[in-house]
Amino acid sequence: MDAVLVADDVRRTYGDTVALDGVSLSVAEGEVFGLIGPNGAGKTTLVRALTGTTDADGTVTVLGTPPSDVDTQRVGLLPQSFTPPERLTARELVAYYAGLYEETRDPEAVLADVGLDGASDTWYENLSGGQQRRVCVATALVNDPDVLFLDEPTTGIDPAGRRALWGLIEDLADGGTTVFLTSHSMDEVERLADRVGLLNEGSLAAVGSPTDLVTEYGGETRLVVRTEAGTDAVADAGFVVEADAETLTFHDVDPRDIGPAVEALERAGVEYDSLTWKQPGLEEVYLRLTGETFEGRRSRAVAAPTGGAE
Ligand SMILES: Nc1ncnc2c1ncn2[C@@H]1O[C@H](COP(=O)(O)OP(=O)(O)OP(=O)(O)O)[C@@H](O)[C@H]1O
Repeated sequence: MDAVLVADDVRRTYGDTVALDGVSLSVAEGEVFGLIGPNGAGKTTLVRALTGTTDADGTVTVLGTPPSDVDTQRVGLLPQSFTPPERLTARELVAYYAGLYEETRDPEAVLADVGLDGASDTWYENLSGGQQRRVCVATALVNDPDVLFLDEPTTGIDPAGRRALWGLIEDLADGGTTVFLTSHSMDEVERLADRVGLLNEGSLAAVGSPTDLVTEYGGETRLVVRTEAGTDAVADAGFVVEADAETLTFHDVDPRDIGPAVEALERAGVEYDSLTWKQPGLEEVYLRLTGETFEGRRSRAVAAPTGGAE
């Protein structure tokens, strides 16, 4: 399948700040590519380089041409910060952006797609933050683009609205639209993206399908038990167990090990408030590769393994 987006060794600095430090990637037609990374990692700068809204060194092609030459009819962009005129209704705003293109979808239909058909006549300034963001999404869709850049599209949108937008993005991708999405929501990226790129300090630290990234970098499954019991109680259970003041963590527990772990707790008479089996996801990949931590508490003791649980 042809590459719709190609970046080759893209670099961008702002004074002493290196925003992009040699990024190369390629996105195929109909693919949803999710870009994640900490604040300041360079995500918006990469979107801007790919859309030709900032200069950058290196090579970028969109639909086979440099961004400055691409047919704007074929590209949709929802920037991270977007402040449209406020004294227009939702319908007028979408119609206004439709006026920039030769061929457009019916603004009313696009507003219905983003769940705003009941608010078409409301002034933008009187819409809630989440509704405003949906109008902005609608303006990016009005030209029925072949390539859609969405920079944090669901920020501020409530859970039901987010799911509705996810369904819309999936439908667009199913219809052949190539989507380049940045997000801080690991749920969103895990659900939507065929491939994910993790950008850290201007460089891609990893690229792959969510499943492959989780397998490679996600780490182990764990059973977390809320209890004040120490590791001594389960020292002979055959698990690597770590404890702090409030939890016992059984490491590397696959689903068929949950029963034996619980039986070991029962045998030892351990009283506990809750048991949670945790499977790694994209969030663990993100935290691991960016060097951030999600368990600030220090462990108190580690019980020695005594062999596998049978
Ligand atoms: N116009 C600009 N002038 C100066 N510095 C900039 C400019 N745009 C971005 N930067 C800097 O480049 C770096 C990357 O910024 P960028 O906005 O691309 O990050 P990001 O990953 O999108 O962050 P966030 O998740 O917070 O949106 C940051 O250090 C930022 O301060």
